[in-house]
Amino acid sequence: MLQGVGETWGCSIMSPTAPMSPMSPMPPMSPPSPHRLHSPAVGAAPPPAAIPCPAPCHLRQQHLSGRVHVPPLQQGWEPPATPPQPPQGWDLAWDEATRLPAAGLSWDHRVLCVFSGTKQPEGRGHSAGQYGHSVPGCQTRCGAGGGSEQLQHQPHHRLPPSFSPSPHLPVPPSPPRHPSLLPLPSLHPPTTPPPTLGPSPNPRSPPTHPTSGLPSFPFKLGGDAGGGRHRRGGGVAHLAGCRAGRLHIWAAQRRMAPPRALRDLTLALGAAVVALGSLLFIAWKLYFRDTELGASWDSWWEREVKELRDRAPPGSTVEWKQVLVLGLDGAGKSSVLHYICSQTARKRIPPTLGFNSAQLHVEGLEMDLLEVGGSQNLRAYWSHYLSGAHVLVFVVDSVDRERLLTARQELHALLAQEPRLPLVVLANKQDKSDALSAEELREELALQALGSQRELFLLPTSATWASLSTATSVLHLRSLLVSLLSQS
Ligand SMILES: Nc1nc2c(ncn2[C@@H]2O[C@H](COP(=O)(O)OP(=O)(O)OP(=O)(O)O)[C@@H](O)[C@H]2O)c(=O)[nH]1
Ligand SMILES: [Mg+2]
Repeated sequence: MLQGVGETWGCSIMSPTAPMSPMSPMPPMSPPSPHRLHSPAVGAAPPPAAIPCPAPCHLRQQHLSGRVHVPPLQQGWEPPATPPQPPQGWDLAWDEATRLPAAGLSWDHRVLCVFSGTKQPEGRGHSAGQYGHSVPGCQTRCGAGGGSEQLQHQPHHRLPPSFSPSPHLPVPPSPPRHPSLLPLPSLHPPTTPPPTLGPSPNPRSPPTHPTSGLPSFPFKLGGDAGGGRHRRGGGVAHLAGCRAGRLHIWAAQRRMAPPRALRDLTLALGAAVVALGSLLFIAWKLYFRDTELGASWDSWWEREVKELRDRAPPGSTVEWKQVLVLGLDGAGKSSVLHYICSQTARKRIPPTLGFNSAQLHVEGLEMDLLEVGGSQNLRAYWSHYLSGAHVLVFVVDSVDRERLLTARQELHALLAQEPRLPLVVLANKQDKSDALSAEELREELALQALGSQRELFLLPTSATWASLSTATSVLHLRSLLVSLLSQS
């Protein structure tokens, strides 16, 4: 009569003899003594003769042959009508098998636990280990994946020597085999695998189980095969075997591969996504090609220059006048130039790391506008461009009070070299509420101290869209420059 040994994780394993709990601690081992293993009375072959067991062990022949039937098997898969019979030879019950390493014996004898499972109930997940038993030599557990509720726990078998582990896992060095367990006498691979679950003829395919023909898959030691790819299929792991720290799972192929219709649908969806992405990218490129977002700063300047040159009258002999645009970084030099040239404002302009230049043809006058970046390391170059300039435009951030002194010092140092150079100071960012007025900036920058020999102008400006038609429009600068350069 079968004896219930435990209700663990929805799985009952019945044992005809002693209770066995998957997680029960190992019983204490006796001191070393000679031991004999006895073959179980399974199959026709008589048990082999007593094999001396020099290692200390208390192995006792024991069979697990319980059955627990819960829901029916999942559609499309039927368990074999007759479960694989345990081979003749040495059959070790699982609890005995787990003691092999502890007893000093070798795990080189592959011990299999045979499970067949069925659909996993919704929301139930059980790791392979939960169904199996701790195998000290394997550092993991063998068991059925997929959280099967129906388990047919067959007696454990040793695999024949022809059993090959999965090639995907590194082969650990084989522990020394105990002569008492060699050779494995009577388990032979089947000649014909089941038609629906036949092994792959591909030599690179994972090995298949000799009796069921099911493919084997590498299994992460200590991992949860049931919770992984096997869970959805439900009860997919039919055989699990350990060999010297290796664990393989034989699973029905049909449960591993998605249905064909689903695969086709996935492919079609993937192709549609790729096509849609390409179309969106092309549309994005086309849309932003002619806008400021899509054009780099350099290409913008090139476009501006080209337009200006095209607009210049053919054969024009007008002399080019150079306007030098300087000021601390962030003051708005590039914004002003952009505004003057295109009469549009940009919200974001990258800092000028070298210089920018633009040519402007206004009212028969050719202007060469040159901006040198205002960061500290570039200010040393400012003076090099002074000698060729006809007008100096110095842009000041009217909000940046903290650096007004720096701006004043830089400006005065520059103009000390060129006492007659016309100067236009732009009190920029006048659109901001906390901006200093032009009068306040005149004081702060000490413009009155710059001498009376030069022409000096102070313009409140704002290089924003909103200021396009206001009194602070940068466009006033353009008119002023035309006036100044026309005179010189
Ligand atoms: N509100 C406001 N922001 C401005 C104005 N002018 C420029 N800005 C902003 O100030 C920031 C700096 O402007 P830039 O034109 O790059 O300053 P820059 O003087 O060229 O700076 P560097 O190239 O680093 O020397 C940018 O974010 C501009 O959008 C303005 O009149 N009003
Ligand atoms: Mg700039």
